[in-house]
Amino acid sequence: MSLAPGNGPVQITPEQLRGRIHELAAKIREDHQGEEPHLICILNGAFMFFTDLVKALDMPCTLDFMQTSSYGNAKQSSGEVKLVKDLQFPISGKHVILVDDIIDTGITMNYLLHYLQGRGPASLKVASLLSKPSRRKVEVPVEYLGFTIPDAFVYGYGLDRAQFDRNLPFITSQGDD
Ligand SMILES: O=P(O)(O)OC[C@H]1O[C@H](OP(=O)(O)OP(=O)(O)O)[C@H](O)[C@@H]1O
Ligand SMILES: Nc1nc2[nH]cnc2c(=O)[nH]1
Repeated sequence: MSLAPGNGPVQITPEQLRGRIHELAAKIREDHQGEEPHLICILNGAFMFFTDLVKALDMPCTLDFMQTSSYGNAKQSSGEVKLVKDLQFPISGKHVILVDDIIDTGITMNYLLHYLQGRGPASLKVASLLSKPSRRKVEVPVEYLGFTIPDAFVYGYGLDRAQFDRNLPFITSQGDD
């Protein structure tokens, strides 16, 4: 699903978020019949998407949390991913879904996929609410994608603007300078 393909501001309403997240949950459920997927939230930005996704999932699953940082308060990636918090539980033999809010350069998700592949998951997939393909520096596979957006700095619904605005119930790029 592609949004705001022109030069206008990106606006994704609570209703659009809810609808798309229910579609993603249905697809995850369909792809994991007879399995108990292990969903990993990539903090901080993914916290709201993760919460709504797992509430909509309606199947047995387990959860864990990791934290990475590469932007700090900046609007450009430092290019270096800091692992702030590692997983609590082993993933060996599990059907793992990494859940993030946005894939921009792809550097964070590429780092995580390489880091976790070595721990022997039965499968390792990616769910991301947003993707900015025009900014990609490293290609990463995204099995469950909410919205493709143009190259604009977005915030709200978990994503920050210098750590503020994560609590907005919608995503926007309006008013950004
Ligand atoms: O594809 P990339 O260019 O690597 O960007 C994507 C990453 O950037 C953001 O994290 P950030 O490092 O800003 O930490 P945060 O989630 O705590 O805001 C976002 O949550 C992704 O994890
Ligand atoms: N808040 C925010 N964080 C990001 N991390 C990578 N891209 C973005 C973005 O557009 N907005």
